Amino acid sequence: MDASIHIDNLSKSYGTIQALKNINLDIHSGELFGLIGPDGAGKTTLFRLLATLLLPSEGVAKLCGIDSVAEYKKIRSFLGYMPGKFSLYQDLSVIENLEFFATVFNTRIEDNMDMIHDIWVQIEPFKNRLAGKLSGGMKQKLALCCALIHQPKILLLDEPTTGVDSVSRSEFWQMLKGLKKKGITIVVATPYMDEANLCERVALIQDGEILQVNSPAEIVEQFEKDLYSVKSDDNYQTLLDLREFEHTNSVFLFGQNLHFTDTRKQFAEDELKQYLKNKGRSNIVIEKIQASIEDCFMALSTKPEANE
Ligand SMILES: Nc1ncnc2c1ncn2[C@@H]1O[C@H](COP(=O)(O)OP(=O)(O)OP(=O)(O)O)[C@@H](O)[C@H]1O
Repeated sequence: MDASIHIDNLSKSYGTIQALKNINLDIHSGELFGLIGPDGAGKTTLFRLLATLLLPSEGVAKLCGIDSVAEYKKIRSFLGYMPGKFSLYQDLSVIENLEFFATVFNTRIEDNMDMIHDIWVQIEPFKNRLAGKLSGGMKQKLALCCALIHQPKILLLDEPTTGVDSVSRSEFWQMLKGLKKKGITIVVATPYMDEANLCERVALIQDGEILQVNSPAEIVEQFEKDLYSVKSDDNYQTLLDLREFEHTNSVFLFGQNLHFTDTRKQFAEDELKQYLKNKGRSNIVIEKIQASIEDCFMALSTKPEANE
């Protein structure tokens, strides 16, 4: 079964705002694929184009080899789409929501129980509760069941873990791994860079452009510089100091640390320590660290050519 997505030079503008710029992307059949980027990057726009809810300004998208514009009705029959904003009827119960979505797709819950069973057993105890009264994690599970009730070949999940606690987030990713085993192509849009590691391949997207497509491991391997974590008594002041340091290639605040790269191949830790001491910093700790997806994203998004 071909459940691939092929995107060729796809662009979308809203008036003067170009939300997507010449996107080229191939997502393989059965892949668990991540679309990773910050708010406003264009993730929702891309999903809405793939879900046949928007028309492209230019370019072509094919799902299972079928054109998203010319044959949009066919696509709707085999596509599952879970929008970012809560898509359920708050004043219907859990079971009524599921029945509603089954009816829309001209099917019955009992005919599709094999597809949703593992998720359904977790929300069944609450089946008579109004959807609006569910916790965030439960709403998300119900929304996933509703998106799956017609046995889609391709599933698009727009920020499914935004605003959900960390236990529910990790349960959700476990559920996606289970669905992948059923052969569904799953595309997850997320602003959480750490979730990239849970995908087989990811596209990093910013300002409507794809910066890179690869496996998370290969993206990290391609990080070109030696990366250092820098800490001191005052991290914010250290950030300002490092911005002035003549050999700084990049410096970003990452949680409690700063991530720093030097323009030179030969990094001189003592020289940097002395520079920061001279600036009045104390308790300076400098350590070489492995780059994360977020470091790669920052490096790619601040490359001069990425900003043109
Ligand atoms: N209907 C619209 N009219 C005008 N501009 C829009 C519209 N929808 C989105 N945009 C703009 O298009 C760009 C991409 O937005 P989009 O919602 O696709 O990004 P996103 O990555 O999903 O981010 P978010 O999580 O914030 O929705 C943004 O600049 C946004 O302001």
